Amino acid sequence: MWEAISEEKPLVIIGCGKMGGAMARGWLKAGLPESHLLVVDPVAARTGVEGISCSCVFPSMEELPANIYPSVIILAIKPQIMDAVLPAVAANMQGGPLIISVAAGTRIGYFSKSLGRDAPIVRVMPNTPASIGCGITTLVANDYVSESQRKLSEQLMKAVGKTVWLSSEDQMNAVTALSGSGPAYVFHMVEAMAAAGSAMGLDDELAMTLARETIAGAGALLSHDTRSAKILREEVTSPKGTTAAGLEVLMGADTNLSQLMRQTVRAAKKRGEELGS
Ligand SMILES: NC(=O)C1=CN([C@@H]2O[C@H](COP(=O)(O)OP(=O)(O)OC[C@H]3O[C@@H](n4cnc5c(N)ncnc54)[C@H](OP(=O)(O)O)[C@@H]3O)[C@@H](O)[C@H]2O)C=CC1
Ligand SMILES: O=C(O)[C@@H]1CCC=N1
Repeated sequence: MWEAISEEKPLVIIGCGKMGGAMARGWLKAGLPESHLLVVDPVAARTGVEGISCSCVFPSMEELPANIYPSVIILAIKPQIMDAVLPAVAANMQGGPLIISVAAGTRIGYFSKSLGRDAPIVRVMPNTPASIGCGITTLVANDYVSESQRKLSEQLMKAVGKTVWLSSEDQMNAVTALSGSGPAYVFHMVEAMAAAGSAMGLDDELAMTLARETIAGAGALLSHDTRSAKILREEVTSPKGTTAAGLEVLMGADTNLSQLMRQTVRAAKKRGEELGS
């Protein structure tokens, strides 16, 4: 899969924070030679970035080595600074790189305006479990992405987890609100369960260990057992037992997690729409 990427035609990641860093580490783990990866990030260039050698980190596009023609440019910066960064990307389009954006909200049409109407652009929405090869990424491409570039973008994202092509870019804000932001909802569930355990008299450390391992174990079971989440839930729930009593609250008619989750995902989707307007 890495044939399209070389020292002369590297993969360039712009922005190596939480998501860019997660993908970079995932690709290195999946076999991308470090000499084929260039990272542009002013802070990472000063402070270093976990798991990535400092020799491939540069503070700006202007300081990238001469005579390289990126095969892929990954935009992993905040949507809010895209305007400031795109002119330097536009100046590095010789060689016709594939542009892959992970930015929430930001539409393909916005990139085409700065990078050229016929620039090949794939918009993706990964999530941070990509750093251990367990992400899920949705993808959508514009008409200027060639078949081989489409394959390459899918292979890149498959190297860090599962992939799903969307039929329309209009689905992207809902996807972002569900699977892009989703890991944070689950991590908050760990916090909430641990706090509940502490409130029931367990010491904080024990409560956190139990909450964390319960969510991790349930996640691992979900990925190994193909039965539905409903069946896995029912297997825990003994008739008239403790789980049934707990779920009466969590799935109650008035206050329930489904309702709260709908509000949560709706708010995240709305924010995606705002970021793209
Ligand atoms: N975090 C997540 O789980 C996910 C994030 N995304 C998307 O990924 C993108 C990045 O988000 P995230 O990783 O969370 O944010 P981070 O702030 O962690 O990462 C962005 C990085 O870009 C750096 N940066 C700032 N200015 C420049 C510049 N001019 N050139 C290059 N790098 C620069 C930042 O440095 P500094 O810290 O100094 O600003 C930071 O290291 C966003 O568009 C977001 O929507 C998508 C899916 C999931
Ligand atoms: O919070 C955000 O805006 C980004 C996009 C999805 C996850 N993190």
